[in-house]
Amino acid sequence: MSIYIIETSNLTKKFGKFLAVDQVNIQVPMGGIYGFLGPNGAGKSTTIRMLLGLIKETKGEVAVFGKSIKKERLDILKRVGSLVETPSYYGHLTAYENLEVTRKLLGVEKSEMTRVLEIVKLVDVQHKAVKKFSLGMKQRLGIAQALLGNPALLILDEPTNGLDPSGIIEVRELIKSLPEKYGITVLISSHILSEIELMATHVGIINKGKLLFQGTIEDLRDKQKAEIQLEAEPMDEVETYLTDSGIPFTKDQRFLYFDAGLQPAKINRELILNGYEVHQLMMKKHSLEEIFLSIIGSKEGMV
Ligand SMILES: Nc1ncnc2c1ncn2[C@@H]1O[C@H](COP(=O)(O)OP(=O)(O)OP(=O)(O)O)[C@@H](O)[C@H]1O
Repeated sequence: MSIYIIETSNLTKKFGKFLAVDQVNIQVPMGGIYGFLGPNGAGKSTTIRMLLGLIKETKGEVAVFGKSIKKERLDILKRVGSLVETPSYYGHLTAYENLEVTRKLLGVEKSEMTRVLEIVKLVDVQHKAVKKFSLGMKQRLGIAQALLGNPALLILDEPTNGLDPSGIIEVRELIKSLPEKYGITVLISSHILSEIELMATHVGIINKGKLLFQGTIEDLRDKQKAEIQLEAEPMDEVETYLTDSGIPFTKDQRFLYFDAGLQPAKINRELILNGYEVHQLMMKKHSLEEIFLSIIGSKEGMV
């Protein structure tokens, strides 16, 4: 059996000729928070819908708890809670009454009501009409609904979308508590890197339907390694010099970048001795934001 709670292989979805999800291999380990990150339109919701068997894949496989979603969907879904769009409530009913509607539909024990209200910290306001709730409280109530029946896996599609900063903190703190306190594995999608960074143990980065990075949050941070940023003239000759000296580099319009471990002082001296003008030589540590943008190959669309 797989060690992953969710594992996809070459998961692909086409809408007509448009490839929305392209051979995605996701691996969500047990007991963590997997942040599924990507800009708008990257393919997150489409992937999540396939994970839940809500839409059919064009190609590939989804296994949840080691079982095929095609063959054992109902068995799987008994152990999965999800929030894939902003939940709609009866505003004039209380939180308790709204939750009770879902509980009855699911055929879950009554004792679940108190349990889930405690987890999402809505016990004190359970008898208040939902129309008086903040968006953050409504979202927590949505998570309470998803937790009915004690699922082992919770799948949340952009649960902090549209929330104000305090709502975001409420929902984030709640999600962070779930694996450790209740043994729940969480997959959460977002287009906000800082959100994911603050709660995820693992990250999958998707853009234009392709999974471009997958690993632990530390793996992602490790990519923040320092580089030397060099500005020297004439740039094309300096490039040739670095190539001839066997020094790997990258470049943008103004700077050349090379690994900080490659004796920058020595390279600086040699450039000067060879008659090049060195205007700048400095250590540059890429921010996680820059790493992320370089992974998705874009400078747009992210906050
Ligand atoms: N039913 C559909 N028919 C046609 N195209 C679709 C359909 N659903 C999604 N798409 C397209 O597939 C691409 C991926 O959409 P998806 O909703 O999965 O992205 P996302 O990463 O969840 O983005 P967002 O954060 O904006 O929801 C988009 O270009 C979208 O327009």
